Amino acid sequence: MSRFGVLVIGPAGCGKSTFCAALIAHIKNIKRSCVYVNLDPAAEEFEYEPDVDIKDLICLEDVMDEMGLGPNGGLMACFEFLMDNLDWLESELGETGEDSLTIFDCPGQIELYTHVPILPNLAKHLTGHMSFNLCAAYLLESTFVIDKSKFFAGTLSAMSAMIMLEIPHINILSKMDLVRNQVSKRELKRFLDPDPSILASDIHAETNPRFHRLNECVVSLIDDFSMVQFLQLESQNEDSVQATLSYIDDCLGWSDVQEPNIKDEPDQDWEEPARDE
Ligand SMILES: Nc1nc2c(ncn2[C@@H]2O[C@H](COP(=O)(O)OP(=O)(O)OP(=O)(O)O)[C@@H](O)[C@H]2O)c(=O)[nH]1
Ligand SMILES: [Mg+2]
Repeated sequence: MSRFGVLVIGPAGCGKSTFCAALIAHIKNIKRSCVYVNLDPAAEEFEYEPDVDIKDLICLEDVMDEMGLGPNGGLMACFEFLMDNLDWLESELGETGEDSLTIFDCPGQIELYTHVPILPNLAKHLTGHMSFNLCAAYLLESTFVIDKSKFFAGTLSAMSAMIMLEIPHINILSKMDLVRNQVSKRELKRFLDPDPSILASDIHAETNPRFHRLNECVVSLIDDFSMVQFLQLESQNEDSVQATLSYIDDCLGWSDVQEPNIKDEPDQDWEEPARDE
C-alpha cells in the first residue's frame, strides 16, 4: 500500500507552520484527510493540534540542560535521538491510508538537511522502510526577491536541500502578499523561473568587481542544475494553497493511486449492454 507525505522545510520563519495549518484547513474543506506531524521540538503554539509530536518523544529543554547545549545543538541532539528511535515514529504514525496526506512540519535549522544527513536519513527511512511516497516543499521567503544576493543564497540553499534529500522537490516563494505591491509582475517572473545569467548582471551592478568571478561561478552552478523554479504561495489565500496542493499531489502521483479506486466504484446508472447472440 502507498502512503503519501510532504516534508515542509525551509529557513527559520519562512512560513512553514503557517503553510501546514493552511494546508490542513484546505484539506479538511475538500473532505480529504491528513496527518499532521510536528518535528520541531521548539514549536510551542499550533493552529491544529499535531497528530504526532516529537515533543512526546523528547524535550528540548531537558536535552539542553543535561547535555549543556544551546538551542541549535539541542535540536541536533533531539533529531539524533529521533533517528535512534524511529520505531516510535512508526508506531505513532500507525497505518495511514493511501487517501491521506502526512504533513511533516520541520524545524527551520537548515543545517539538518544542508550540512548533516539527518533529514536525508529520515527521508530514506520514510520512503524505504515505511513505504512513503515523499516529496519536499522548500519554502523561501519572497522578500528575498527584493535583494538579489539573498535570492541567490536562498536558491543555493534550496538546491543543497534538493541534492541532499534525493526526493521530489518543490520550491515555493512564501509570503507573496508582502511583495506583490513592491515588485512588478515582469520583475517577479524573472525570479519564479530564474535565468541566473540575467540576474547575475544585476548582482554585478550591486557588488564590488572583486566578486564578479565568484558571482559567475555561482550562476553557472545554478545554470548547470537548471532545476530551480519557484511556485508562489500566500498562505491566507485558499486558491493559492489549493494550487500548491495540486503540485504536491502531482509530485507524489497521488491521483494515479486514487483514480482506480474511483473507477472501482460501481456506476449505479450503468447497465451492461445487451449482447447480440
Ligand atoms: N504576510 C504573511 N505572513 C506570513 C505568511 N506565512 C507566515 N507568515 C508569518 O511569518 C511568521 C513566521 O511564520 P511561521 O509559520 O511560524 O514560520 P516557520 O517557518 O514555521 O518558522 P520556524 O518554525 O520558527 O522556522 C509568522 O508571524 C507568520 O504569521 C504569509 O503567507 N504572509
Ligand atoms: Mg514552524
